Amino acid sequence: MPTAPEAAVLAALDRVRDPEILRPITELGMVRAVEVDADGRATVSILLTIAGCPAARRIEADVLEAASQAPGVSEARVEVGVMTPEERRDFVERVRGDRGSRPRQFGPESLTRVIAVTSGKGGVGKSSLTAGLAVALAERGLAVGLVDADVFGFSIPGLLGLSRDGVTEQPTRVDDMMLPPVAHGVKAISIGMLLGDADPRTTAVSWRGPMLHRTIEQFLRDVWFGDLDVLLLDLPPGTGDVAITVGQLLPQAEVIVVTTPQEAAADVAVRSALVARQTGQRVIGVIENMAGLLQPHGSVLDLFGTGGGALVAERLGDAEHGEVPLLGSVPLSPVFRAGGDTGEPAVLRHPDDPAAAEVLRIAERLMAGGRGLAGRSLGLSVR
Ligand SMILES: Nc1ncnc2c1ncn2[C@@H]1O[C@H](COP(=O)(O)OP(=O)(O)OP(=O)(O)O)[C@@H](O)[C@H]1O
Repeated sequence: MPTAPEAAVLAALDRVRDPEILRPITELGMVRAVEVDADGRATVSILLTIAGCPAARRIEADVLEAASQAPGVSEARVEVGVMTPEERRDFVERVRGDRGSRPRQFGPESLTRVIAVTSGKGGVGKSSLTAGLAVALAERGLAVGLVDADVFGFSIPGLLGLSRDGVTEQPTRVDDMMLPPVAHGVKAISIGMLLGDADPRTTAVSWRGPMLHRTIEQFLRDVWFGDLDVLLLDLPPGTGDVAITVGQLLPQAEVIVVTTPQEAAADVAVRSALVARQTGQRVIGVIENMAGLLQPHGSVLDLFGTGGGALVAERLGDAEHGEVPLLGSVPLSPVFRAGGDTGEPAVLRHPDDPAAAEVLRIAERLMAGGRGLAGRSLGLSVR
């Protein structure tokens, strides 16, 4: 039987969450023992999945803080050990449930809303918007995952601050399970995290279709996201292999099309939406990016023209599929761009910036209008 101070420490540890799994460490079998001596000196032994796991320091610091503040504790010490193979198997089972009985992640029975973001042309800001929307939704309390399916042009790690100076955070591997790094509340996975020690700034991925297919499949199967409200996918531009793979693996996915205001970009954007439709996905809206840049003296410079977003929305709406709304028009903004460069998304740091504000508005709109989100326990996921 634990003494009263030991029970108090255990209760405090219930509030320490694994930063990758976002569940209490006490639930995950990560607390081996808690002892508090007669003078109130606490010793907490914790178990990590692997030695030097990326989250180790954070867990240790959080445990120390929680134990130190428990009633009846005068000082605290943390001992860190590593799980045995059996303990690790038990851990994996606790995290994702029994393999035989667990439903396929994001399968038809999953309650997670899946939104794929696509574009016709490259460089229209699809990845910047996807990252911004993911962070905005997470900030509003949703459990959000982000798959960077743009295998050749991966940029999500940089946009979320998970890649700095050529070093990219990697998922923690526990047996055959990968735990995605978390940034700004978003669980993210990208091919850029699986290049080992290679510098993503100078490493190119040149794979053929089957390899791309397997990679996306692996992201959806082996990367453990836990219960998500929303999974966003940043698709490569165009109508290639990955778009078709995503259509096959996630037929329930909803699709958002990103375009610039330029007519030439709009034509290609329509084509990528039509491919999504052919694979059974539903196009839920269009976002126009790189719209008019507000000048210091108050006028607006329409660098890429106007009207592309509305044009794409109009062309995609028809009697069979109904109206496809223009979800928003995000202006060009140096602040928004800089937030992506530094990995500090403008939606968090500069929510009043016109581009960030529009992305936040679009996120609200997505939360309000979602097919799958209606009637669900939104915002209740503990983060
Ligand atoms: N609203 C905006 N204002 C200013 N710069 C922007 C805006 N949106 C995106 N950018 C910048 O434009 C460039 C391209 O954006 P991004 O990489 O997000 O595009 P993309 O469509 O995902 O490209 P690709 O699919 O080809 O990788 C980046 O440098 C980004 O910072």
